[in-house]
Formats: sequence, structure tokens, C-alpha cells
Amino acid sequence: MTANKGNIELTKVSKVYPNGVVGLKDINLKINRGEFVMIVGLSGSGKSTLLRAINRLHDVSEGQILIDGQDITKASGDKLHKIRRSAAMIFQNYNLVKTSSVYRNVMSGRVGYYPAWKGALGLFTKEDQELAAANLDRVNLLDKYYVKARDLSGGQQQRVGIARALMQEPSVILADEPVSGLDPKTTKVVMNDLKKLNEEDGMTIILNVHSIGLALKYASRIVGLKNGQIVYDKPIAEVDKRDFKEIYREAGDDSSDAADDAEEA
Ligand SMILES: Nc1ncnc2c1ncn2[C@@H]1O[C@H](COP(=O)(O)OP(=O)(O)OP(=O)(O)O)[C@@H](O)[C@H]1O
Repeated sequence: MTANKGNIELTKVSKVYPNGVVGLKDINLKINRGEFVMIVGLSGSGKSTLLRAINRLHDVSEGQILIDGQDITKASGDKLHKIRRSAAMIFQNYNLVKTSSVYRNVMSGRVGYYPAWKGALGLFTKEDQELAAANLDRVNLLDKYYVKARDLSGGQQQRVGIARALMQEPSVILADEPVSGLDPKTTKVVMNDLKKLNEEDGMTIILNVHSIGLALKYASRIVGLKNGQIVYDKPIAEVDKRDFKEIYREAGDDSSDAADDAEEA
């Protein structure tokens, strides 16, 4: 990964879905290389919309998103592919092809580097095959190389998702609730894999999460969303557990489970 990559800047970003629902409203957010930003907020507050906007899984209605100075909101064709490569996505439901081998799934993270026909035929270079093995090794799954994705546990599938993301040689990892549905022990393994990438490779991580406890444990900075707007943004050293009461308070509510989770964390 090239040094000094991994910077994201959103300016006045809004997203209105075709049905009129406001997903994001006037978001200004600057994230620097090497930050581990955890995005918290109630269900429906816009966390997924934000991550999907950053690597253009959907278009925004207004505003600009720069990844290492390049505007992804306006790019098309080859330029869009190149910008998108630097921000790899990890999904809550892993998004693996369940009937394919671990190796094929990991390799699919590399297809953006090949002409479509070569990718479709699986004509990958020896170097890239070695890279796939090395990335699987990083998440301790080299022994699962030939195993079909459907025969792995949830945590193992998510780690294949991480290895696939690494094939893009990204400077940013966007993780949309990557550990919801995993038990505490497996959650720890996946979170520690991400932490390692952050600390050892300086990768920027932006991760949506429901658990305040996890945010407090892993984040270098916590951003809170409410109704599509940023209502909270602090480095971890300045975070006070009591802050979350407000982020998680629904209209007319006095308390919330997530805020209680924060109190207990
Ligand atoms: N494809 C869509 N079409 C219309 N509205 C959408 C669409 N996707 C999301 N929304 C709406 O946009 C708002 C933000 O949704 P989003 O999924 O970003 O929230 P979230 O914070 O990620 O929620 P969760 O924690 O439940 O995943 C919600 O009101 C949601 O209903």
C-alpha cells in the first residue's frame, strides 16, 4: 500500500432515495490515513448509506466525496474502477459465492485489476495467486484454500471477506456491521484482524457497529449519526460513555438499550 493513502473527505453530502427518504443530510466528514473510525447510531440513522456512498455502491444526491483527493462521485469508467479499488468493502452477510472455493472468493477481489474476460476465465497471474495465499494466511485460513465457502463458519466467512478485500490492495476498508451475528469470541477474532490491518499497515478503517462496547474498545474516533446527520464526532480519548444516551435517544424516549450497553461497557 502506498504511503499517505487512505484519506477520505466528504463535503456537503446528501442522499435522498428515489422514494423520497432522506438517507444522509449535509454530511461534512474528513477521515485521515490510519484512523479507525466507528460509526454508531440507531437503526435507520444512515450508517450503511454513508459507507455505500463512499465507494459509490450508490450515488449521492448532492456533495462531493474525495478518496485520496479523487472525486468518486463524478468519476466513471476506468477512473471510477481505480478510485473504487482503494476503498474495499466488507459486508454484514459476507457476500461470498457460497458454492465457490475460498480461493475463488478471495481472487474475486482482484478482478478489478484485470480485463473482464480474463477475470471471468480465472486467468490470474502467479503473483496474484501467491497474493491470495498470503492474504488468506494473514487471516489464518490458508488451510481452507480449497474448501467451499458454504462449509465455513460465519467468522471464517467474514475473514475470507477480509482476505478478498485485501486483494484490492486498498488504503481504506469500509466494514458494514461486519460482526453482527457473530458470537463474542468470533467477533474478537474478526475485530483483531481489522485492528492488525489498521496498526500494521496503517489502513484506514471505517466500521459501522451497533455495539457501543465494541466502538469503545477498538475505535480511535467515534462518529454518531442520527436521522442522516452527524451529531457526534470525537477522538476516543474525549469520548464519555454518557454521550451515547443522546445519540440513541429516540423522539419521546428517555432511555435506550444501546446507551445502557454503553454504560455497562
Ligand atoms: N434502498 C433504499 N430505498 C429507500 N430508502 C432506503 C434505502 N436504503 C435505506 N433507506 C432508508 O434510509 C435511511 C437510512 O438507512 P441505512 O440503512 O443507511 O441506516 P443504518 O443506520 O445503516 O441502519 P441499520 O443499523 O438498521 O443497518 C433509513 O430510513 C432507511 O429506511
